Amino acid sequence: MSAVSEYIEQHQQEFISRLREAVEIASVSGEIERRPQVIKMGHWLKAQLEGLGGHVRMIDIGTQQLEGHTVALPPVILAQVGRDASKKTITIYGHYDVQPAELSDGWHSDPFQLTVEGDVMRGRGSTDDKGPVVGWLNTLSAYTHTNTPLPVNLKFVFEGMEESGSEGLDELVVKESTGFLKDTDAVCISDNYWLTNRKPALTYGLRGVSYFEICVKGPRADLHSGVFGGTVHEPMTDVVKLMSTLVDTDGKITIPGLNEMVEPLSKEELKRYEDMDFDVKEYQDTIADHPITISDDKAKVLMGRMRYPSLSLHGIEGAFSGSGAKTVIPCGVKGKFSIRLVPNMDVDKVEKLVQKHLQSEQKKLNTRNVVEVVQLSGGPAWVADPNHWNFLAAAKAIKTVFGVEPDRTREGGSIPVTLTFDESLKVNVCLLPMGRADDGAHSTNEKLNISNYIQGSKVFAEYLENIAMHD
Ligand SMILES: C[C@H](N)C(=O)N[C@@H](Cc1c[nH]cn1)C(=O)O
Ligand SMILES: [Zn+2]
Ligand SMILES: [Zn+2]
Repeated sequence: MSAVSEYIEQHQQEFISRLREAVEIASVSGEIERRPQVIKMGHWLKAQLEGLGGHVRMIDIGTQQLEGHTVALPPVILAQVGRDASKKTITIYGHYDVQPAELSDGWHSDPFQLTVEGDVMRGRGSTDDKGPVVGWLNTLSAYTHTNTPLPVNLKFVFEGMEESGSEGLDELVVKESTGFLKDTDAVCISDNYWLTNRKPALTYGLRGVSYFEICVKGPRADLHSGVFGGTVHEPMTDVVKLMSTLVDTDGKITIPGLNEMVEPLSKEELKRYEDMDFDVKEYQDTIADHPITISDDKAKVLMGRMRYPSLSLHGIEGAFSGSGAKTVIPCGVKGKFSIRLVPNMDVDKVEKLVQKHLQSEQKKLNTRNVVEVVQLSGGPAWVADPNHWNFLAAAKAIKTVFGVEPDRTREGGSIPVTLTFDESLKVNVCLLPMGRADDGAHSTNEKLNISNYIQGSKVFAEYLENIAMHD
């Protein structure tokens, strides 16, 4: 074992403490009241990187409108370690913001206090994406403390808005493609998950995502349903009707024109899914106590996640959702849904089709409420070459640390900036996931296995060594 890997192995407790500190900062980018925590998290990362010899800049990327207020966007952290012209330069991307989490959502303990039980660390952001981001810090600290020269120059781009549409980041990456990021030879992103709990993965595709709100405005204030029910058009009824026209219970998107945009499936591609090491029952067991997959066919499940679009209904802002039996007519509601996009699905064309469909459905309602459909964010899908040296270096690293060949996967989730790195830097981007299939990113009781965290930090080091060996 290399000195770096040995150091990582021996400093597990210190690395767990580092992740604990990160999880304690409730950096939820989507909640206005927690924006100071996101900024605090940016400062924490800056201090960590500086402590490990990084040259760090915090880039102010302006403001955004959130809940009717103008709020500062969290800074993007640009950091550099090593400037040796004879070495390759690898840019690492990660995000330091997290999804919302409340104890009342069903967490077994405070989501912002890391708990450790056996091999499992639980806490918001443990796998998405604080674990991998802190993993890079661990790797860096192993090089520093063992006085091992870094085999490559490293550049870090850490953002605080990924869970909220990566606002402001694309512009910065495009601008810095001729500046800070100019000499990047390849990009590595650790922000997704293995396909199973058994085997590491390397990921060469992501779905894009367009996020929409259907805003329905009715009376000035909430009304008593006994006094006003039957006399007014109700915003909740309108929004529920409209949302029900978007997707069938078998997952089929019912917006005309959307499915026609998807690339046809070839026999060769179908065979790739049929041949993948994946078990539907095992997949099912990681997420539910009863069968809930739309199909029991392995290839169909895999394609549903990796190569077809999907439409999910997320929630209704302004609706009554507490316990008890409040008899209210909510005065204004916002129905939220998103569409995961696949190659060939143009974001603007998708938006036009969504608007057209919902306008035609709204007419059928005959409502006198004010209905507006807003696209909050949109980013297209991405697919890379999995045979590039960047992927080969990562595959070899996984083989060294785990002793197995990784699965080659396409991810159902989205990391909007990936395509921007790809197109503006014109280099290969490799997704090197740290966490397992059952980590529960975005869900309650999100976790990361200590073994994944520690082995993952070793994989990062081996990956850098392999990159340096490639000519
Ligand atoms: C895969 C990545 N870790 C992730 O969770 N990405 C988010 C990105 C997002 C959220 N809103 C809009 N984009 C995701 O796929 O939901
Ligand atoms: Zn993420
Ligand atoms: Zn996420």
